[in-house]
Amino acid sequence: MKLESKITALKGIGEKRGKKFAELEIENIGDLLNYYPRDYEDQSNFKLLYEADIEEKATFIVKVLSVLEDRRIKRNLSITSFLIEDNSGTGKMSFFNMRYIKNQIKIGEAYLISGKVTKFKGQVQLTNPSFKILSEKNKFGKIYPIYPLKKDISNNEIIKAVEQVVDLKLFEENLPAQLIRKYDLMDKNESIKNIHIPKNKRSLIKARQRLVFEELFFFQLTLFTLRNKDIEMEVKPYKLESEIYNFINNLSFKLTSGQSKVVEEIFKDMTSGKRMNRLLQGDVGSGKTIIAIVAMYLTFLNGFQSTIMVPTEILARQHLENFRNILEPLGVKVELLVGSTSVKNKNRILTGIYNGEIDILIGTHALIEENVEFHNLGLNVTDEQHRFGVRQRQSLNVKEKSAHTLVMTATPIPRTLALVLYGDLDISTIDTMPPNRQKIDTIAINETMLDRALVFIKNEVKKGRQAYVICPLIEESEHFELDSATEVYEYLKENQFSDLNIALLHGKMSNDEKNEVMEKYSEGEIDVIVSTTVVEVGVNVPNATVILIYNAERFGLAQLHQLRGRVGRSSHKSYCILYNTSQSKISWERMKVMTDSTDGFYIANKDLELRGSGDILGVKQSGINTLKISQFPRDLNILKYAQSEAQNIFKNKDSLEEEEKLKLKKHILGNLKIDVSILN
Ligand SMILES: Nc1ncnc2c1ncn2[C@@H]1O[C@H](COP(=O)(O)OP(=O)(O)OP(=O)(O)O)[C@@H](O)[C@H]1O
Repeated sequence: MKLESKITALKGIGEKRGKKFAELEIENIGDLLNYYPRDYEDQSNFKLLYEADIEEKATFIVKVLSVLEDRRIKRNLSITSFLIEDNSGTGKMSFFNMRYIKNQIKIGEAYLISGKVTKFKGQVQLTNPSFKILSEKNKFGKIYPIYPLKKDISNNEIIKAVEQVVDLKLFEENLPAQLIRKYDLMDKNESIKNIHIPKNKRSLIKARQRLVFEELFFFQLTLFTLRNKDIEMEVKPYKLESEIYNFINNLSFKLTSGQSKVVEEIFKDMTSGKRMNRLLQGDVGSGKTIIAIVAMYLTFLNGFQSTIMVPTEILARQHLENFRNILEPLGVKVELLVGSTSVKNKNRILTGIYNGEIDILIGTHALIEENVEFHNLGLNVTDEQHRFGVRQRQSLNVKEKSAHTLVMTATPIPRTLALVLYGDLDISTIDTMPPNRQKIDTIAINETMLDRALVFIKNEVKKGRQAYVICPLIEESEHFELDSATEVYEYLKENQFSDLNIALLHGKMSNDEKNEVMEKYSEGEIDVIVSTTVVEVGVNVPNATVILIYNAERFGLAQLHQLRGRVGRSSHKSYCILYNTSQSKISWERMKVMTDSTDGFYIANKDLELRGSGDILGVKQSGINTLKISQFPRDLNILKYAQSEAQNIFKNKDSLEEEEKLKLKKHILGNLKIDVSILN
């Protein structure tokens, strides 16, 4: 068995199951072992029934003795309860409105149950506890791994697969021996084993520390390497003539001080004779697009082509219109290349790009995937909006090594994290908003206020404004009670919004359908769009003034902030209504962060505190495994060490043994897949 062996080489996994594993991006044994649990259940921490206190949330290992009750109490209420027992005595667990539970819980079996304790006549009672059968007891020490799952694949199935290979010591040590000694790190195979099947708490902590260190160390090393290469790149310095300043002065608005500062930073880079490699951060609606336009016009004036890549076709089309309005009167030829571009048009555009007739190319990923050959590319702007990762960014750059790079992101990232993720870039920040923007009033509501919110939206529409209603995406594994866009759309169309022009927008629609809806919405022919998060990134319809977000608790704060940014893009007063269907305290705390502030940086920091880094970076949404195990701020300290060690190694690379060098090289870009020669 090797890391590269197919997952179907394992017992119990045939072609069909193999496909299910592939949906989790587990294709081979290496993927499986790198598929870390998202959580653990510490079965060593269970209580005895008679030790538990009232109101305490506790876990018990019990045997189910019998069904005590299974009946309807009144019209909308039924109860099913069981007698349970452990070594300390008996208790009762009850479930309301879950009569099917009787078929799931087996009398005589042992279960791990958790819930809040109440007592009746001294006997412990649990209401709607979570429960899991305990047949796997003791197999895993006492700490049981819980994997991120999708429908049709169970935790046990993953455990069974992992068990078959976890002892085979398939990994080679990839960290330099001196670092392992210095920080007393667990060795690679041992940590892989313990991250899946921890011997005890201490070994789990050690395993995690090592894997986090490894991840951050290689990530940093990669960034240093990329950065170093870029800095060395000499290019022809651009000239700054009066034309570019005339252009800026003749715009329909005056740049804010934040925008002007960033423009100067970019001009300085582009005239320096070194390749620009810059990240432009700016809060939602702060006006990043015009910065890109200025940089691209300067590129044009210097006789070069430029491109801007965006995450969605909707956004690409929006840019096309905007760019053409501003730049075509000045003789700049702007074209669009996206997935739905017809073959005939595509050929025409590719030829135009190749022979230099086209000055600016706007596009989606298609730009990267297609073999676009430029006449003389001078600037490559990536409107990242947190959807792209280092991987895509690099694959375009590799093709056009000498082009300046400007990456724009609307996800404000706390500085420490920006350094982790974008250590290969210089950072500019727009810290002002365009004038005359009114604060977006934000409220969080529960179900009882939903009707009033809908009436409010209707009134806005009557005033001539437009609205978004956003619903979360339903991942297969998620709860069925989530409102899906289609259902909400159907419902609103039949009921409250029956006399409005309402349309549905979601990712499964074809590009043409999506474009048509967006176009009509932009032109004001549609009053309300019910949408999944397709509109999250960068959509600019200034007449839209209300956004209602269903299941707001399902979104990360940074994402809610992005969504909220779809309104408040003009001088009309705008509103954001967060419909929170969860009772949990933390979800109301998160809503409070949103209602208290419209400052993206503040929100990003809070998000980080409340949810961890995985979500804020949009890693989940993008599917890019930039960071698999590290979390911030939890691992900031490890980051500090990993960063300084990576720097050390990088600086002293000449003194490394050839073998050590090769080893590092191999791992450095393990998941980035970019072709640069490292450490040479
Ligand atoms: N200095 C300015 N004065 C007035 N309006 C401006 C200014 N800069 C930009 N705008 C306008 O503000 C709106 C938002 O700008 P833009 O779409 O560039 O924001 P953004 O930073 O890209 O936001 P998002 O992150 O949401 O995409 C646009 O309608 C734009 O024309």
